[in-house]
Amino acid sequence: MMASDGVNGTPGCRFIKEETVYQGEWLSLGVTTYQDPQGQHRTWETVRRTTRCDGYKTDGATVVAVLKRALHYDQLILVQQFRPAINAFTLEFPAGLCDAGESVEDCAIRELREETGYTGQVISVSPTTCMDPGLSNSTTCLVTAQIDGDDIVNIRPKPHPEEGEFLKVLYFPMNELLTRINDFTKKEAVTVDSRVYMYAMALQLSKGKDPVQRSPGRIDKK
Ligand SMILES: Nc1nc2c([nH]c(=O)n2[C@H]2C[C@H](O)[C@@H](COP(=O)(O)OP(=O)(O)O)O2)c(=O)[nH]1
Repeated sequence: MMASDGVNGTPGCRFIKEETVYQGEWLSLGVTTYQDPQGQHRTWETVRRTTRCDGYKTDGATVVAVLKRALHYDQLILVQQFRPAINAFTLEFPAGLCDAGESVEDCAIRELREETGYTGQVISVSPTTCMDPGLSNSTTCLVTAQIDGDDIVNIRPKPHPEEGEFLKVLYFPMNELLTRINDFTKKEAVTVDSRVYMYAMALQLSKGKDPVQRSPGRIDKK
């Protein structure tokens, strides 16, 4: 069902117009007017990237890359970086924005190489997924990739970060991902990206274990 379809004879929601309030180099802030299911016009404050390529549904690719080496446990490759918007270091999947004419697969492999130095092989690509739809129209495709760590090209990976990009490549064993991420957050002042944490929780659940870390009711203070 499309967002504009109604249910039980009521009119659905539909986009009416967008007015730009602020246009920056990388982002714009707009006021989106839409029609609610009762037919009433309402507005929403919306952030958009200015970088999305024409005709693309996705802004970029998020790479779930697993390093495979003989006689080693599989490791998930994550990156730690300073994020000015939240004034904190984060733990994230390698990711980046699509260039014009670039496929999501090629974007994933390029970003993985730039941010980590590794050459990976795409295994799967998700549909376009949204990231924070109450805030922005930002979207990504989740691309899983395998890295053959025994291949000569991956022996001494050398990242090629873009200007202004400062990343640290980190390795987490897949077989105890959630525990290791939890331990890492106790030692280092990092904020974990929701996609990463959810992936670790899902892996834990798939092993029949509860993803418990903290007691209910605790409030995270600044
Ligand atoms: N929002 C924002 N993006 C910027 C700025 N400057 C800049 O170069 N960018 C670019 C850099 C990045 O290409 C992108 C930030 O988006 P992200 O989801 O972090 O993608 P990534 O995984 O980092 O590639 O926008 C800026 O001032 N603001």
